[in-house]
Amino acid sequence: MTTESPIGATVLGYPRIGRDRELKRALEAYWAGDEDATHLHAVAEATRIDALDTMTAGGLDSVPVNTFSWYDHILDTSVLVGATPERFAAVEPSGDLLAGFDAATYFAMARGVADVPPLEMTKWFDTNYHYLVPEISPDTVFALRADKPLQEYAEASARGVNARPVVVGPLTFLRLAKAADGAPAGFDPLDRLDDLVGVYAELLSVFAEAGVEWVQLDEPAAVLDLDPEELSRLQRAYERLGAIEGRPKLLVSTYFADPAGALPALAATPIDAIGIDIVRGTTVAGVAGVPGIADKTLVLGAVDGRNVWRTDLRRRLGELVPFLGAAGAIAVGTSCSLLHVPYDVERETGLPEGLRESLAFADQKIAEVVALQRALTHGADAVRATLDTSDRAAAGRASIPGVRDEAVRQRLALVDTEQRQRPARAERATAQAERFDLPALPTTTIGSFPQTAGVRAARAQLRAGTIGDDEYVKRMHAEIRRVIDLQERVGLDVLVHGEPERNDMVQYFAERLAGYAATTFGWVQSYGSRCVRPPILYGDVVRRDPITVGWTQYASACTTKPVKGMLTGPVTMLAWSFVRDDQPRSVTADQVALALRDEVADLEHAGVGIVQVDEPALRELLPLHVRDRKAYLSWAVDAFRLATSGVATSTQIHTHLCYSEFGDIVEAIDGLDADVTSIEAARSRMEVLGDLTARGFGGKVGPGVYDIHSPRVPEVAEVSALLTAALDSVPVDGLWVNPDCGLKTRTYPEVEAALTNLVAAARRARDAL
Ligand SMILES: CN1c2c(nc(N)[nH]c2=O)NC[C@@H]1CNc1ccc(C(=O)N[C@@H](CCC(=O)N[C@@H](CCC(=O)N[C@@H](CCC(=O)O)C(=O)O)C(=O)O)C(=O)O)cc1
Ligand SMILES: N[C@@H](CCS)C(=O)O
Ligand SMILES: [Zn+2]
Repeated sequence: MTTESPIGATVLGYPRIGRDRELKRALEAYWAGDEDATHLHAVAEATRIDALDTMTAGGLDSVPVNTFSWYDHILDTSVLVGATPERFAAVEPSGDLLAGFDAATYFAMARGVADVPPLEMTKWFDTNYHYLVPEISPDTVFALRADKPLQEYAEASARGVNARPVVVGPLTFLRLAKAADGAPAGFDPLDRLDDLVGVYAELLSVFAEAGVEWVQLDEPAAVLDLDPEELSRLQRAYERLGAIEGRPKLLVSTYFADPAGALPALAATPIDAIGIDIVRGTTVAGVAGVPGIADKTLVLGAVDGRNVWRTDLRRRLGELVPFLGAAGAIAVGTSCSLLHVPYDVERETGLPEGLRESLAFADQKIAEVVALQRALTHGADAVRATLDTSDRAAAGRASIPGVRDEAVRQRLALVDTEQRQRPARAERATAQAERFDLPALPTTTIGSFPQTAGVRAARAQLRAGTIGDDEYVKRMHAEIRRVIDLQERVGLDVLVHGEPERNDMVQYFAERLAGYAATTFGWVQSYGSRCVRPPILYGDVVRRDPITVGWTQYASACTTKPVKGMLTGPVTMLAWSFVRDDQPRSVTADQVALALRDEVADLEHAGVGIVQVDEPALRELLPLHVRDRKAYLSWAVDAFRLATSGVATSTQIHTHLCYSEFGDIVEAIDGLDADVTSIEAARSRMEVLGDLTARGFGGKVGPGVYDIHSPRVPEVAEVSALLTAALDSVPVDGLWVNPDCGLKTRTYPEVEAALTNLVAAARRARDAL
């Protein structure tokens, strides 16, 4: 056994959108036809070179490559293995090549073109990153197309970088894939694992010829609760890959949870190294004694790739040392790719006093990994100054102003179950029916209307100081009036103000709550060219003033129809932020809930009778291991109820959920006890309704009947068909009619046409009752 590691300090991946979102801008300019492929390539190359230079200068021993993407790394894997669905053959090639693959086809798979819908997009495990779902059928002809990883490897090697190509592993690729339309019933993409492994075998040989020493195959799916058949498939796959003559060394990296179930399967194969996420709970006790592990290098994911808190290096070092005796060798890495965190905290000079010193973004995490590796190899004294600085930061965190607010703590301590409880649903339904004179099948939207260039420019000008508050408010009011006029014109029943004043549905609230800090440059890729700037929830959360009341009141004054207030729920406020890790999330969620409860009360006092509290991330935070789910859903539901239960019986609470796959959380959806739940359903053709009704869901429901992810305007007949399908599962007095989600990414002409058709379909359905 040796403590010398053949990998050394490393990270599993690095951000790729550009420090100032250069790649985002280049992509959008290319799509708009404002720039050609040469420009896109130049920006992409600069982004990759910056990553290589930063990681090398930071002192990593092994540097990941092929972690760049023009859109998404799962899409890249579909291209790598030749899993391009047939329908994309109809796309007119552009002649522009992305590592040998036609750019038009690649971007059509990501975004669709007329008559050729894109691949479906969904959340990457329990993160806020979205990937494009591979489509696999029994007939998919896998064929290797290794240009991209080879080019990125060559690019790095030419700069003298010790590069390690990273590729999504075959189990994860197929576990995340869906059966292509037309595949026989019962077909599981994993049935194709043997065929796919053939392509990976070829890939390893190609890498070997290119001189690659180490390859990283990412298998986050190995942390899921795999059944025995899946585990044996995993083992067979890596036995086969491990047996390839002359192959590069193989690191199979697992992350996002403890891979306890899969560890024996992986350790039994001839792979060289296994990555485990010790931030998410793998302990030495879970590793020691696993047969085969003593021959492996363990790459310990010791620096959190999902959150932005500085690592307490001395404490973490203490956790790492025992692993030295458990494996053949150990190396230090990040818990997952750094894709999920921003680039560099040093640029954030506007953070509250003392906070920056407690944070580490991607560049700082590289230094942390290097320090831990040195300490393990040469002893703690070799990095004494770094450990001392880390000790001071760890000790200082509790004294950052705002970390504790005794008033909110006392208020929370006094919360009792009654504050999470409303009168019976039926009683509320009667009171609300009397209060709101709504037709059967009421129509509404989910909140946001198109975020126009004008609206964003106004916000940018306000930030730059070229316009003042009054002018900004004037422009937002004009936008709200436009949205109200549009809704009246198309004949919707419950209106919204359109959310023009919100840069983002989480960041906007975070910027107005004590305990949260906003970054200036902290962008993180959400999907393709779209980014978010997750706020940092570092302290006790307090709402000092009303946040949304003025905008909602303005909208209400523009119409005689009811206007629905619009808030982001406590779970989503946590899910899409970087959240403090010094107390249970349940406590933090309840603090946010109290702030929202006050906002709901203020809306109510201002005469707003309908309030929607969005929880699109309720499903996203569901723990990957089934055994952890009950506890999570319990605090998540409790927090929502704390936010929404302080209202009168006649006040109608709506909630909104998106991102399908609701099967696992229907009980929790019922437990939210909202009066009306709008839910994504258009793409899955109302599938969710069966699940809800089968479990006796008690509230009214608005299954989305307009897929807002697509620029397509649905015909009246299409919406009518979805309504008919919905009425099969939901009683007529329990059904609302609405789009799948907010309209912020669409354009006004699309929205007006689609909503006109949606209202027409609702009216037809009413007439037929
Ligand atoms: C519903 N979704 C959300 C998720 N997470 C969130 N935190 N928020 C969400 O809404 N996760 C799941 C999904 C993901 N969906 C999306 C959809 C769209 C975007 C998106 O469009 N992002 C924008 C950035 C949004 C934003 O902050 N806008 C700012 C403007 C910031 C900016 O770019 N300013 C310019 C200057 C102004 C200009 O001229 O435009 C600059 O700084 O250069 C605002 O409106 O003020 C994006 O552009 O990517 C994300 C996730
Ligand atoms: N109210 C938000 C919810 C998005 S999930 C919107 O309409 O954009
Ligand atoms: Zn939504």
